[in-house]
Amino acid sequence: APVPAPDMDGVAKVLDAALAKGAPGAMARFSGPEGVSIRKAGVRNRVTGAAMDTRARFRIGSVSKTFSTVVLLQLVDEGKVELDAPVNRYLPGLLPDERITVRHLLTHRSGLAEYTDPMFEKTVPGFEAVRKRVFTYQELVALSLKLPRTTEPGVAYKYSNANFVVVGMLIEKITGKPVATEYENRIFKPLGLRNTSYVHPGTRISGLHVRGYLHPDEAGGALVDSTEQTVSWAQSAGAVISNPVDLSRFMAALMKGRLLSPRMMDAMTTVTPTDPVNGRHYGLGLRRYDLSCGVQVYGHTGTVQGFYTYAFATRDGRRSFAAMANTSNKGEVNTTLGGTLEPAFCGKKPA
Ligand SMILES: CC1(C)S[C@@H]2[C@H](NC(=O)CCCC[C@H](NC(=O)C[NH3+])C(=O)[O-])C(=O)N2[C@H]1C(=O)[O-]
Repeated sequence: APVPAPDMDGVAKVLDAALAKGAPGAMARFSGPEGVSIRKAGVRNRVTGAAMDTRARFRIGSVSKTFSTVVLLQLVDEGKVELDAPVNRYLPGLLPDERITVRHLLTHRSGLAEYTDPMFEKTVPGFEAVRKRVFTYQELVALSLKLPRTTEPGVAYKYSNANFVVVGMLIEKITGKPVATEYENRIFKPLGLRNTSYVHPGTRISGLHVRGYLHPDEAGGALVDSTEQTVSWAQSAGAVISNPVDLSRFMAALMKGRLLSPRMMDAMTTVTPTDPVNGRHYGLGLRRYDLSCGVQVYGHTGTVQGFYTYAFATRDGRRSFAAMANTSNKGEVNTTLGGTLEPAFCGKKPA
């Protein structure tokens, strides 16, 4: 079927709508057979007024989960870990249920509770309490295990950062190296992602970057500059830094089979519905959105203090797209920003 050209004017309208709902700035970058096109709006820095810039780096939040999944599935490809083996085979005694498997972690079907719910119940105090903290993986798992499990293993999808904290522990146990090294050697370097890094527990975003602004819970409250933080509360579940070029390059390379075997790509893109009304699904550390024009896009979303991110590509990797708004705790901005996927991948709506 003919590939619709992206409707970047439609994308621009959505970015403007995101600003109207409270984002200081937003940007989007599409890469496809017709080449690259970008749109940007507002500012990357509210103090200097510096304009949004698609070369600028930012925190990608849970898009990090797809990076962690790629590393772990490479280890599966190398025969070093089995998807359907109990996690406790590799991390003896870690989890209180021997039935929880590696695959359950990657599909958010382990039942491990979401420790960030209580952690960030009060948005700004919760953030300020952890923004400089350095957690061990074990401390984060312990926070989850203090809460009731959310499902019997494998029975239901219940999103939890804890799953990808344990994925980070698996990567470090199996390789004997920090996740930072594995990201660098297995993804960042081979793909030439010069604007992507994992600097935990460092708090800064080096080079040209976007500043992120967190909305307080109190309506009309002043935005909080949340740019500097360790993101130690998430680590392998959310602490990667990147920019639109690199996100597009990563998602396109992944979909083109440059990082995993066909067998692992099949496993990763085998999805179950999470929100059927909106055509949303989850595979292994990967979302699939079914768009109104019939196009299915694969990728991930991210929410970290001060930043909303969407990073998706078509299954053949020929079209890829990244969008970001530099605010958070503002659901209507996130929902609005998600509206860029339709014009980007379905093109102009018929008049
Ligand atoms: C499933 C999500 C949405 S939440 C999960 C992860 N982000 C977090 O767990 C951070 C949650 C608190 C963020 C904070 N919110 C509050 O403090 C609210 N009291 C804000 O908006 O900055 C990520 O990223 N994922 C998103 C994803 O996968 O798209």
